Formats: sequence, structure tokens, C-alpha cells
Amino acid sequence: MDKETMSTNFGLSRTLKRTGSLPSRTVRIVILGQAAVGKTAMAVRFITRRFIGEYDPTLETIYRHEMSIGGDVVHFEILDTAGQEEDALLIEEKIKWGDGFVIVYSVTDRCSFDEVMRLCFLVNHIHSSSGARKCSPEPPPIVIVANKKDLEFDRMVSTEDGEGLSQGLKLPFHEISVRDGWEETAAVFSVLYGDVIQQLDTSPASFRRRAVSKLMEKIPRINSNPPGPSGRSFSFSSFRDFLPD
Ligand SMILES: Nc1nc2c(ncn2[C@@H]2O[C@H](COP(=O)(O)OP(=O)(O)OP(=O)(O)O)[C@@H](O)[C@H]2O)c(=O)[nH]1
Repeated sequence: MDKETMSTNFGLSRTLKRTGSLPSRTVRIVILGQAAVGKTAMAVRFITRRFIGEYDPTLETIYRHEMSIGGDVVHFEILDTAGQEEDALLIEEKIKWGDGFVIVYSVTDRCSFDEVMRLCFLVNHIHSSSGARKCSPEPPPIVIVANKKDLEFDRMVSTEDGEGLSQGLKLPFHEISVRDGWEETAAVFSVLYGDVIQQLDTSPASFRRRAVSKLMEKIPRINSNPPGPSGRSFSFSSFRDFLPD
């Protein structure tokens, strides 16, 4: 198979353990946050290195992307959720599916900041109570991201507010501009990947694969690498080009 594995030096802060029996790893990441905070922009930026400024409202999508990190082949599956309110059962299924979570707000939108705590609580609650991680006493890895820091003039949430929240919740915090930089976007996924792998190594039972619900199977998949039997591939000049049919 003609795999186009993108080698990237993420400068991971942790040494990643090789399992020997596992030549590659699949990591499922769920991006959560209110509408228009930049969830799609972030996923697309990470995978393609490009900032696409034109977006349709999110059709929920799972982006599949394979890359080499620290000598490991990592299969990212990134679920870009819709920002609008939805059925509690649906969001529960999506949260159960994830190994790690990016919770995004925009520094230009105070409401999106206020939503972060509720989303963190929801993720922890669902993973601790629903059997998603029955065997693990550890909360799932979460990274808080403040996006759109380039829009300084429209800022409504200070860096200190973001740092204070992350310290209160004891979660990593990144203030970034998806528009301005690939590196800081990639660093979010790098840190989260490191946390997921650390938990995988110290608490493997946490990652026993859950049965995938019918709902998750319905979410369209897009492959960034050449298409396999079950997905489309990235080859686009605008966001519309890769919207599912
Ligand atoms: N200036 C600036 N604009 C950004 C940045 N990130 C995203 N945007 C813009 O913000 C708008 C919303 O981005 P999306 O990625 O569609 O946001 P979303 O969270 O996926 O929105 P929903 O699909 O509605 O949930 C778009 O116009 C993006 O171009 C950023 O870092 N800086």
C-alpha cells in the first residue's frame, strides 16, 4: 500500500515506549467546544498544515491521519464535533469513543470560555461513570485550547483567565492562533498524544477498545493519506472540496 507517512519531529516531552508487539497505535481525539471557536480549522490545520478560512458549518467528521512521531507510527482519528447543542445521548457516545480530548474556546467569545468547565466536567463524568473506562481511576487526558489569539483587538478572555481555569482544573493549557501557526496547533496534539500514551502505558485497561456504536459508524471519515477502502482522501483547494457527499 502506498502510504504517505508524514514524518514530523514534534519534540515530544516524553519518551514514548515502544510496545514491540504493536508496530503502530491508533489514537482517537475528540475536539469539543462551542460553535465557531475554530474546531474544524484546528483539525484541518494540523493535518494539512494549511489554514482554510472558508468553512461551512460543521458536518461532523472523523479525520484519519497517519504520521510518525518519535519513531512510532500513529494513526490519528480526530472527531470534529458540531458546536451546537445536541442530544445528551449523542454527545455521550462521542465522548465514550475518545481516548483524549481537546476543549477549545475562542479568546473573542466569553461564552465559549464559560462552556469549557462544563465540557471538562462532562468528559470526566462520562468516562468515570458510564463504563467507558471502568477499570481506570484516572481521568481521561484533556487539553484546554484558547484559539484566535491573533484577534487581539476583539479579545474578551485574557490569557490570565485561561491560565487560571487550567490551573484550577489541573489541565494543560495552550493559547494559540490556528490561523497564524502550524507549530502551536501541532503542539496541542503532541501534548495530548503524549498524555494518552503515558496513560496507555501506565493503565492499559483504560484503553480497552469500546464497542463502536451505530452512531459513530455513521459519522463520515476522511483520510488525509491516500484513500483506503473505507474513506475519502484529502485533495482540496478549499474546504468545500472535501465535504462528504
Ligand atoms: N482570526 C482567526 N480566525 C479563525 C481562527 N481559527 C478559526 N478561525 C475562523 O473562525 C471561524 C470558525 O471556524 P470553524 O473552524 O468553522 O469553527 P468550528 O468551531 O468548527 O465551528 P462549528 O462547525 O460551527 O462548530 C472561521 O471563519 C475560521 O476561519 C484563528 O486562529 N484566527
